[in-house]
Amino acid sequence: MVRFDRVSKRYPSGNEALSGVSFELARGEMAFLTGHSGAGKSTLLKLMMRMEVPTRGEVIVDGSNLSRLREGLVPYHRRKVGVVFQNHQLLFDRSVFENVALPLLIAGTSLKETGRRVRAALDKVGLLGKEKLNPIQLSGGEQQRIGIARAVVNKPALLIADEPTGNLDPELSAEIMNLFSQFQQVGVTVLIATHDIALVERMNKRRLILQDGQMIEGHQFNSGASHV
Ligand SMILES: Nc1ncnc2c1ncn2[C@@H]1O[C@H](COP(=O)(O)OP(=O)(O)OP(=O)(O)O)[C@@H](O)[C@H]1O
Repeated sequence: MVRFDRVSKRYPSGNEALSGVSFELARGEMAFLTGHSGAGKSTLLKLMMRMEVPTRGEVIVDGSNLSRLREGLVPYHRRKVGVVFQNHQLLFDRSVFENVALPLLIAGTSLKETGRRVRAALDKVGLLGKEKLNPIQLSGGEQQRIGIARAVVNKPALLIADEPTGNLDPELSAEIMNLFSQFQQVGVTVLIATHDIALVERMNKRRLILQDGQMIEGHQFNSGASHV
């Protein structure tokens, strides 16, 4: 589903955020991406969304080589990728329903289909019945669930998350990670960048580790916890 082949990313400022990164994620696989602050995690996710392009190497997502993707096809690519952020980027002057419906509105989905899909997405994250509320009336954990519902409302083949539990307590964090596992169980490929090593260890999933822009792939620490 995802293949990075010797990918390097140097920002115009001269920062080499990623150097020669290669890995593959199979369809329906779930993995965690860890590494110290500045190791390149967000950059790697941005390359998958085609928000950045590699300086060298190839990023292939669902059969498309993203470096060669024509600009006009970028929106179609983005629809295949659901994205969840730490600060969930919700619109607080809109209802829960409107927040989740946003990607469908942009895609021009009919009103009837939008209603059906939004309710299905809210049901999956356990928020059915709260669609008329404003996100501000919900807890931090519930707000993150709205962000997840919005990310999956398009039924993306790939779900990526950047620090999705950053502001949550351990119990809520575990619930959110279990929610991601449920999407994996129905065939979605999931990649989650996180600093929460304790949680990653409990989840027993594949782990990709970045260190100074280079990837150490595997489940175990390479040389102790100081790198992560
Ligand atoms: N738009 C940008 N322009 C220039 N340099 C950038 C840009 N984005 C990231 N960088 C640099 O690239 C390196 C990797 O950053 P990145 O945000 O990918 O790391 P990260 O592992 O996600 O860090 P964190 O855990 O703190 O979010 C850092 O040195 C950062 O300063």
